[in-house]
Amino acid sequence: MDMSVTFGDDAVADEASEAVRGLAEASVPQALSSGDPTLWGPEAEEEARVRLGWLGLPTTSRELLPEIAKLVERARAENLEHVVLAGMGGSSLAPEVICASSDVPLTVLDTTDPGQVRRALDDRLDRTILVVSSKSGSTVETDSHRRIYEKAFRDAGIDPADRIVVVTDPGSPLEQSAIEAGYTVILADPNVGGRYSALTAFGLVPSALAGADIAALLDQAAEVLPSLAGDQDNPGLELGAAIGAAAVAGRDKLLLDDSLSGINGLPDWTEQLVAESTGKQGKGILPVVGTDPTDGGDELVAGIDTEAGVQIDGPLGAQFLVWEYATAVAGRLLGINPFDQPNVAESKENTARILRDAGDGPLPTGAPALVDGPVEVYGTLPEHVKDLSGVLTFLLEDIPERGYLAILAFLDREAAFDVPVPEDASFEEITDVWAAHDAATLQGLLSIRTDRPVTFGWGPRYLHSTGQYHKGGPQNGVFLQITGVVENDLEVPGKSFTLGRLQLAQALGDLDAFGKRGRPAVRLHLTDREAGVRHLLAAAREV
Ligand SMILES: O=P(O)(O)OC[C@H]1O[C@H](O)[C@H](O)[C@@H](O)[C@@H]1O
Repeated sequence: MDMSVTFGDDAVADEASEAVRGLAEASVPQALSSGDPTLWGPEAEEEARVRLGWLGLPTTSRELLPEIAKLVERARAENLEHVVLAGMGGSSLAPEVICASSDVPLTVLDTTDPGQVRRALDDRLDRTILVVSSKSGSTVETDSHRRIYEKAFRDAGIDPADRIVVVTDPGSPLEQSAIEAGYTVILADPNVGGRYSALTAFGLVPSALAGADIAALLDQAAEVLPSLAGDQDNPGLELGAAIGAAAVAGRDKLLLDDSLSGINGLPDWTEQLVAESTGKQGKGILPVVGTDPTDGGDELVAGIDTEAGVQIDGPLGAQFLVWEYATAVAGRLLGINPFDQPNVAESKENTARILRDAGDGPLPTGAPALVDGPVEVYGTLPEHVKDLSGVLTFLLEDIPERGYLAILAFLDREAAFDVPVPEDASFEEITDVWAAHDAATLQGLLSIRTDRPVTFGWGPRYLHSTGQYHKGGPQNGVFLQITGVVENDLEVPGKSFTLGRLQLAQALGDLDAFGKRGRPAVRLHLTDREAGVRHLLAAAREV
């Protein structure tokens, strides 16, 4: 078998093998692989009963292959080469890594940024096939994307029924409306939660349409499956024991390093799985993606095909299954239910309330505490803070012991790629231009100024991922939100809000949730997006 977990650190190895011993004594591997829902205590049992279907997917998902193949054939015959996926969290993170790793193009819409959605709409609409993926069938972002595309198709004289494919759970409101609209509907396994759904129709349908080899993924997962039932050479057990035991011992920041891996972007998927599964009841494991380890002593480094404290080697299909198994094991060690997300709804409700209360009037942003060039700063600041550089220094200094800073950017995550580059520029020069215009660059700049972890998430995508941890996990986060002016907003047909208004209400809704917990949180609003990002990056360099 080509899936393995190895330890680059003796202390991590010892801790993990002790935890493996305990789990083996309690027959956890056997119980888990046979789908025992009692492993996480009586309170989790009811939910676990309908959330363990992922263990059988290497076999059960095979039944979907003929139906998916037919769909792919039809799309090819009609020359529908631009595959757009509207889906949040578990409904898009797996297809994104599958397609990136297979080097096939997929446009993912997990944003409410009007500019980012407009860019997708303007790209080959006449050859676009839209996959609308939502397990619940009620996620506001995905519902908005469907409405926007339906109108765009109609305006272009295209019948949406020829272009829209829906992936959802049986019985969801989306299934019903999609059938009525005459859309192609593929039903997913209802006994698998969103973040465990990589090998269900949610992961497979868009990836196959984009051109990935999904049968190979199932083969890879099937190959590792038998090893998950035993005490010995069980990579899921070893990984779960390592991350769970480390967290219990206080190393509860999980740094995900895939720098040497041929798999492209697995940490973005793992981040949701680990954060949303474990971050609750004041406990949890904080995944940290895209940055170097700190000297803080509260981290475990996990390397995907890369040397680290714990190294996880293997093909993507097997990685999905092993990480899911490991997360379930870590959940047991932490004493939480790894299948619910009790704090995600709160920000959604805040957003709905903010939109409702504002009616047609402006959203309740309050007045900026200070304005520095193209950046307005909202939040409570100490008297001595007079400019943007001071705001950043204040936030960094405010990170408590064992805490972290989370940067949450409600912006167009592809805007930096639109910046013109000189024709004869080398690849290095091009990536430098992108970095200089990318809000995500802030993570690296602030990381080098603190010995605490700095995470970065795009909003509203993170609301369906690390958002659970930020609100439900240990309350030691400091939050830096970034929003931007909307110049060319998009109507959401049939709704009273525009996409840009929804985006701002989502940011404000989450800010309310941080405020309610007394967490330090500041919102930076870019009144000119491009100049604002550059100004912000310059301020981050000033010390
Ligand atoms: O697939 P959906 O029902 O639209 O849900 C998409 C995502 O949003 C929710 O907020 C959950 O927290 C996520 O676990 C889920 O993956």
